[in-house]
Amino acid sequence: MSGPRTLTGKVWDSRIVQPVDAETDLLYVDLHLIHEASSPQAFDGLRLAGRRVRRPDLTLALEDHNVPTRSLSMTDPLGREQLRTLRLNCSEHGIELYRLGDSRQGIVHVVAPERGFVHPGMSVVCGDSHTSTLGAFGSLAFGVGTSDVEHVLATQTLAVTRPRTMSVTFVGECPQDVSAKDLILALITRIGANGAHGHSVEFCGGAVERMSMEGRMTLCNMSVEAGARAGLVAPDDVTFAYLTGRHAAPRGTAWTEAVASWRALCSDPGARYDLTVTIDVSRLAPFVTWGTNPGQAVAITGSVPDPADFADPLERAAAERSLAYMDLVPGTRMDSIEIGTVFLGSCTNGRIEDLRSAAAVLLERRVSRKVTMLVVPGSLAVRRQAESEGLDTVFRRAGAQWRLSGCSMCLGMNEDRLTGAARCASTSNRNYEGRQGQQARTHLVSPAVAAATAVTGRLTHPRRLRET
Ligand SMILES: CC(C)[C@H](C(=O)O)[C@@H](O)C(=O)O
Ligand code: SF4
Repeated sequence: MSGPRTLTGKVWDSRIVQPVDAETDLLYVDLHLIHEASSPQAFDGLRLAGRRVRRPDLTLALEDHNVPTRSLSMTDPLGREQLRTLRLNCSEHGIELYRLGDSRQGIVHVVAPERGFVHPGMSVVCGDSHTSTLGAFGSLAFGVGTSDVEHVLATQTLAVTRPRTMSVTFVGECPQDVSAKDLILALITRIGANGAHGHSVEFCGGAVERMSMEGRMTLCNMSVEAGARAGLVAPDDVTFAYLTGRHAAPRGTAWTEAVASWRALCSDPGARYDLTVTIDVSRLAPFVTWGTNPGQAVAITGSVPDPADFADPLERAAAERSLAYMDLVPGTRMDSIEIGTVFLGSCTNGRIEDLRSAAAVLLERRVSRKVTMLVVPGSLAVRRQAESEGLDTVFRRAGAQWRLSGCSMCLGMNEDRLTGAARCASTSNRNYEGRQGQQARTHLVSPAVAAATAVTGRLTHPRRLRET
C-alpha cells in the first residue's frame, strides 16, 4: 500500500483474506458477538446446510434485548422462547453465553469491551447496528444482517464493501454539562440522520483525546444514527489504561507487544478523507431531540423549530410529521416540555460514567412525583460498580427504580415498554415512531439532562438546578 492511510484503511487492509472485486474484500472476523434477537435464523440456516460454527472460541453470546430488568423471572412467552433458542444454539455449538442471571450479563456492546474482548485493530461484527460502539477502541466494528451472521458463524469471514471515510474533529473545551451524547447529537443535527451514509467515521480532536473510553463509546455508538457504517477513535493511552488487566486483554509480554503495535493505529499525516467536519464544542449546550430521528435536535436552551423555516421540502415535510407525532407546537421552549418517564440506560449511556453523571445531579434531590424514572445499568458489572460507589442509594433515595441489566426501555422488545402516548426523556439512541412503545414519544438526552428532567418533570438543563 502506498501513500498515507487512514485508521480505517489500516485496520481494513490488515483484515483482508482476499479481494472479492474492486470495492469488496473478504475480511477475517476477529470477534463475533451474538444476541437472542438477531441470531435464531442464522443458526437455523447453518443447521439446514449441515454446517458447524467454525470458531466458537471467537464467538460470544449474550442475552440482552428480551430480558426483564425488574427481576430475573421471565414472564413474556415470546422472550422466553428467544432465550431458550439462543441457549440451545450455544450449547449445540460450544459458544460461551452470558445468560440472564449470570454475573457477567448485560448489553452486548457494554459487556464485550468491559470484559476486555475488544482490542485495537480487530474486526468485530454482530447482528446489531450499534456494534459501532466498539470502534472506540480503534477496531473496525460494524453491525451485520442475519444472513451475514450465518456466513460469519460458518466461515469466520465476511465479504464487505470498503466504506468511504469521514473525519469528525471536535475542537475546543466542553462546557460544563456538555457530554459525548451532546457532541454526537450536535453532529447528527449538523450533517443529518443520513449525513455519514456509507462512511466509516473517525472521531478526533482535543475533545476526543481528553474523553474517557465511556464517552468515546457513546460517540461511536451513535455514529450509525448518522448513517455511518462504523465509528472509530484512534487508540491511545486512555484506551490502553482501560484495557489493562481486563478478563480477555493480553497479559505479560503479549500485552507489551500488543501495545507497541496498537500505537501504529492512527491516521497518517496527510491521509485523505472523503468528507471532513469540524465542530467547536466550546459553543455547545446539552442537546435534546424534538422529532423522530436523532438529527431532529436542538440545544436545550432553544425552541421547537417551525417546519416552515426548513428550506428543503423533504426536511420540512419530515419536521411536520415529526411534530404531529410528538404533539409539539413550533416555538415551544424545549425546557417547557413536560415529561412523564425518564429512562437512564442503554448501550449509548448505560456505563458507569453515565450513572455517575446522573447521580451527581440527583444527589440530595428528588424525582418529581409526576415522573417515573428507570435506572438500568448497561451490565451487571456496571451495576455492581455503581453499588460499590453508593450510586444506587442516590437513585433509590431520589425515588428512581434501580433495575437489573438489559436493553430495557431502549426498545419495545421486553417488559419495559411505554403505554399510550407517554412522553419520555431517554438516554438511548433512537427516537423513531413507536420505538419505546406504540405511540410513545421519545426525547433523546444525555444522562445529566435525564436526571435534571426527572427532578423538575420538564426537559431541564442541569445548570437550572444549581441556580435554585
Ligand atoms: C434488535 C437489533 C437487531 C437492533 C439493532 O440492530 O440495532 C436493536 O439493537 C436496536 O437498537 O434497534
Ligand atoms: S440498548 Fe438499545 S440500541 Fe443498544 S443494543 Fe439494546 S436495543 Fe439496541
